[in-house]
Amino acid sequence: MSKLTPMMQQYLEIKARYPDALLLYRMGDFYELFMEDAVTAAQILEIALTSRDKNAENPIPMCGVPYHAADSYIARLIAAGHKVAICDQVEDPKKAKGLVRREVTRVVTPGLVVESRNLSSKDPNYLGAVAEARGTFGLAYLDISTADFQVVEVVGQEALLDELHRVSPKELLVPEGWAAPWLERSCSQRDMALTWLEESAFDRKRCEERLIEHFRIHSLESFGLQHMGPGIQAAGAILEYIRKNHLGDCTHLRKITPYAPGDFMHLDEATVRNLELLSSLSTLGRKGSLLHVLDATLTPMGGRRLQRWLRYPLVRLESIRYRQEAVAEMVDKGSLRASVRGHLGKILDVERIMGRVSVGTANPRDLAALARSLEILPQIKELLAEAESPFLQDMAADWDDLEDVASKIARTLVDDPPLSLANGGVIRRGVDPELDRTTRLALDAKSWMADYEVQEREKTGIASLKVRYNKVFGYFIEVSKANLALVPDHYVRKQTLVNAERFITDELKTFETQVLEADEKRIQLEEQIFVELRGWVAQEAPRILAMAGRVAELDCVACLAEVAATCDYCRPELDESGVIEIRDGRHPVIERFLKDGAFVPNDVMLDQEENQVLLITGPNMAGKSTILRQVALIVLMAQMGGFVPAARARIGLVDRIFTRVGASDDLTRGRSTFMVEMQETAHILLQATPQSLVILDEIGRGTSTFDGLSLAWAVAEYLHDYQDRGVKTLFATHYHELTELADKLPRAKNYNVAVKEFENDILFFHRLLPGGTNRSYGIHVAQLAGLPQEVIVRAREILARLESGNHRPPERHPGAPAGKRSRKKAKTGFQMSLFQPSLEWLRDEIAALDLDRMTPLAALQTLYALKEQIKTGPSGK
Ligand SMILES: Nc1ncnc2c1ncn2[C@@H]1O[C@H](COP(=O)(O)OP(=O)(O)OP(=O)(O)O)[C@@H](O)[C@H]1O
Repeated sequence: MSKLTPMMQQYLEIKARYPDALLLYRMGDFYELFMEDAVTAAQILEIALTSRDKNAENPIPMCGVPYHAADSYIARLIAAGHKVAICDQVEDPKKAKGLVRREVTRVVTPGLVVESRNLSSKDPNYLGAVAEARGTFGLAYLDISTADFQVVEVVGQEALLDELHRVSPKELLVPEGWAAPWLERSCSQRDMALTWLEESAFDRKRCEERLIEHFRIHSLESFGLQHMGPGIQAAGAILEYIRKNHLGDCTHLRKITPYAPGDFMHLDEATVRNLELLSSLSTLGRKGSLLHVLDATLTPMGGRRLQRWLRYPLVRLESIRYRQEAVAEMVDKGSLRASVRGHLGKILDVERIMGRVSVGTANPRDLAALARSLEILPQIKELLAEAESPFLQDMAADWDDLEDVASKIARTLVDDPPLSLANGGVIRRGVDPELDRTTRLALDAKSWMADYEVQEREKTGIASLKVRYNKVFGYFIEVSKANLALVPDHYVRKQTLVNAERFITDELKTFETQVLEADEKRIQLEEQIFVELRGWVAQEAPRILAMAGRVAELDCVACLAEVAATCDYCRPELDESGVIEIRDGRHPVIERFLKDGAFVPNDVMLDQEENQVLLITGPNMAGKSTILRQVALIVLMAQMGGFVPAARARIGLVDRIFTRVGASDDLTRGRSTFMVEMQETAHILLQATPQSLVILDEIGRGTSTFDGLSLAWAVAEYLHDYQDRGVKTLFATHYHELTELADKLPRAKNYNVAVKEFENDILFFHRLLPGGTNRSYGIHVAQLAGLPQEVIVRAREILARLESGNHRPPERHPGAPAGKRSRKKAKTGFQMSLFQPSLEWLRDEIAALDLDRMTPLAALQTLYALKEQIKTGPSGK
């Protein structure tokens, strides 16, 4: 260390305090990175890696980014999963004696981002923290860019993972020393940075004190947190992390909202994924999701709120109706909706601007944008005066025009201020007399120069003499080469050009000093006034953020109304009857991808008396999965408070929606397709209640026919009989044998999705009809999928033989190419079990008969009995 320059010593001392962050060290107009940090950053940012002191034995690697463009570089480092510590000069280099003092002024981590460039406007950017006490987990999460701070407690790992998936924090704080490989695995799969924080940050008592101090409250009761345990620890740890990373007072964080899991519809991770709520399972990504169909919001705040509504549908009748009435009013009053939306479209991201205002990074344009956005508020209030629904009326009653804030900003800043304060020109004239005086001096420089030019031309007789200014040389007099002989002695030569020479005089020098001082003072004064204004606005954060929240909600209501009106949705009737009755329901996403009117609507009736378990059979591609999903989506959209894609709908509220749709491998968790399928099914059977809606699509598909059929059968029975009332279930299956369940279970019904065979082809009607089906049409679908014709022809032959009761496959045509194992297979024949699972019991019965010990009469009686049983099936035994 002693061999290093004082500057490098300073660097290393600071770096030692931030070992896990890349340190950006301010030097002049650049942020420099050194050593390993430089190597890492150069690679990510694709910038040149150079070295300091190139001739030394071990030159120090370094790279740098310009100070004024640092934001975008920081964004890239964060996106690559790093933390960045920003080390600034904290004293004026001109006044510093020796080495300029430097300190880390902020640490940017994936969960603590406030700069808009780093954030996607319609997604929240949460920092989460988890603490545990006797199996109960506290999860707190904060979007510092918008001040959205919430906390929940859940019981068990599964519930925590479900909640984490719903919230999707970008970074998660956990206590050091926690051994939770399951959580680490989950974080790495979800692109969630895991940060270990010292255990003392989670100390219950200190966390409580920290919360009370930060929110300036007397006790945790003010926010309803008093009954929480690990939730308080998690929330306190977040505040500690903010302090540690130098985010200042964060005056905009004025409240934390606790909630209980039962306050919202429970949606587990598999359901959010399978119903494609936020992202499609296919390559379409967000485009194939329900969110994409529903998101017609016009403000970033509204976009984020709509996502929240979608992830957290409501379960209480009165709160859903409260929203729904407002949506209905906006649907009915098209011109009110259009006017409101017209205004909303002009409002910028007030929440995120306030985040930057509070941490002190908001620039003049941010404040100007804030003022312009707030100026719209009175116009919206006027429109809300005619509203009749309680939601909109309450909103109008609580409306705060914030005219004082908007006008103070508008009065202080010029109309279109520059991005940065560096060159002044931000503050309006008339705001500060001192500033006006210094500005005048700077402006007067122009007329002074013109006067001086005239005067010097007269004095010297050089008509072409010019008085000019440039950034490098300051003020100077320029005389062309031809006139040099006329230049007086007191002119001091400064620079020689090809055709002219440049001079300076004492008078010009004095003037220059005055002007430069005035300029510097002007910029200083402007900065001071601006920072004061920003501080004042920061104090108003609770009012401004409350209004940003109202704007977000209004945007969501108007958006759901807009989608309802343009997509022909209906207002669902809501009750607690347990009945789900949908007339002409459609799948909101699939119908968007089809031509107008091409989607075939369907009716679905579920209740707790006769239609509790619907068994839906039908060939591949018929539309079974679509119907299943559309029922779940319609229920979910109704409980968001929105309209639904149907002609009519009555929705008895559900507490949870569970789905097991399709089979997917989860190799990162080391679970096979079938294991995933069974774990998800187990999860449903353990968690579903009589108020839940369960969607099961082909469970048991991932194992052998018999195992699968038996499991599917048993699961359907369990859901039918659960707690005597059963769980409303839609069950799509390929196992035709399951249709027998409808005869045995009083509340189960068979449905099938209709198709018609036509000249060896198949017509899909996508229509749900009562009754079961006994055909798969798998071969037709295989043909549609483009299997070679010879395979199709051969499969038809085999099928025909099997359907005629002959379970030996037909011989292959002479000359047909022999597959590797085909001859052997053909010889051994087909196992009966594979093709006629329902007859296996018969095989077992016959095999078990001891014919040698039977009388002919007993043999005949047994044969009669077996014949009888063939009619009724195995369970009729
Ligand atoms: N009601 C409908 N109206 C129009 N097209 C539909 C309808 N339902 C489904 N489709 C179309 O049929 C395709 C297949 O539907 P879906 O995946 O629901 O069939 P499935 O019966 O579940 O098939 P599989 O058993 O092979 O999974 C859909 O992608 C869609 O394009």
